[in-house]
Amino acid sequence: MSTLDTGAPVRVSFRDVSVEFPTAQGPMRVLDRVSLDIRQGEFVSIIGPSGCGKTTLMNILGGFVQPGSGEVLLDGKPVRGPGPDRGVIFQEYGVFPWLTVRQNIAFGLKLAGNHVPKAEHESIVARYMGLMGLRDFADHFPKHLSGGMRQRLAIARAYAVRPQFLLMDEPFGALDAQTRSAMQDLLLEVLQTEDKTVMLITHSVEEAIYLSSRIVVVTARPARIRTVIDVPFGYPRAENVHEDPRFGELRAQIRALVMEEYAAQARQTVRLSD
Ligand SMILES: Nc1ncnc2c1ncn2[C@@H]1O[C@H](COP(=O)(O)OP(=O)(O)OP(=O)(O)O)[C@@H](O)[C@H]1O
Repeated sequence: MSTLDTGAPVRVSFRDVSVEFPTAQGPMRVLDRVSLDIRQGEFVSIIGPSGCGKTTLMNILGGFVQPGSGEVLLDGKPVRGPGPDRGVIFQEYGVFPWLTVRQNIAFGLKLAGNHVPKAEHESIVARYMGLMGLRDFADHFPKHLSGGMRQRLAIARAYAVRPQFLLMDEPFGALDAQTRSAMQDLLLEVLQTEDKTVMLITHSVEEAIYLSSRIVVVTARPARIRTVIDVPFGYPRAENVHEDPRFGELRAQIRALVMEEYAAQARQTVRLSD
């Protein structure tokens, strides 16, 4: 099991986690004996082929899926279900269509119970609407927003609660390149001021390197840990790490690993359809 020993306490522990889902062809194994520790303040990215089991891994930590065997511990206790300590940003816009921008962000705060004092709700909502460029749309409903704005709203809602853990599944995938880069920088900024532990699923090797302290490359389905890579850059992190020669080397190394796993998954798919 790889853990970057920062001396910080281990907050999340995947222990020998396996999951199978029933299918018409019988049980399909999606995760295979995954073990991973995540320490306080770490930013861990998960990268691997499409459909290999990454979201399932995150859903177990989110408390939405139970492992078939093994366990996931949060501060030493098995995860039993979702909770306000874990802010989740899904691939698809997780916003309520019947609530306005302002109400969507405020709703997350209400859900968080007493965790965020009521007197602070209004200023928190205003702050995150501002950060996400949504202030002029405060009273708009999601259907009147562009796809990118809806995703920014989902991100605002998750950040506003200030969860200890951020679980992000391709949060920036649907955004245009400029907005994506702005959202990456904003995330780094939020993390500088609020001590969080982050698990990010991404298909972008650059994004993983730019943001993470560790990158977990997972195999073709069933997802197993192929390798864990320590990112050699500290925080605060600035745009110019993209020009560091180590950035290019890491990118080439990770791309090669991910491509191998895509190829393995493609061979599996061909076998399945024989
Ligand atoms: N609740 C479920 N019931 C049955 N099958 C499921 C369920 N959830 C996921 N799967 C299947 O498990 C496999 C892995 O899905 P998962 O979403 O974890 O992959 P992923 O790596 O996140 O994919 P992507 O990168 O495309 O988002 C897929 O074949 C998916 O169809």
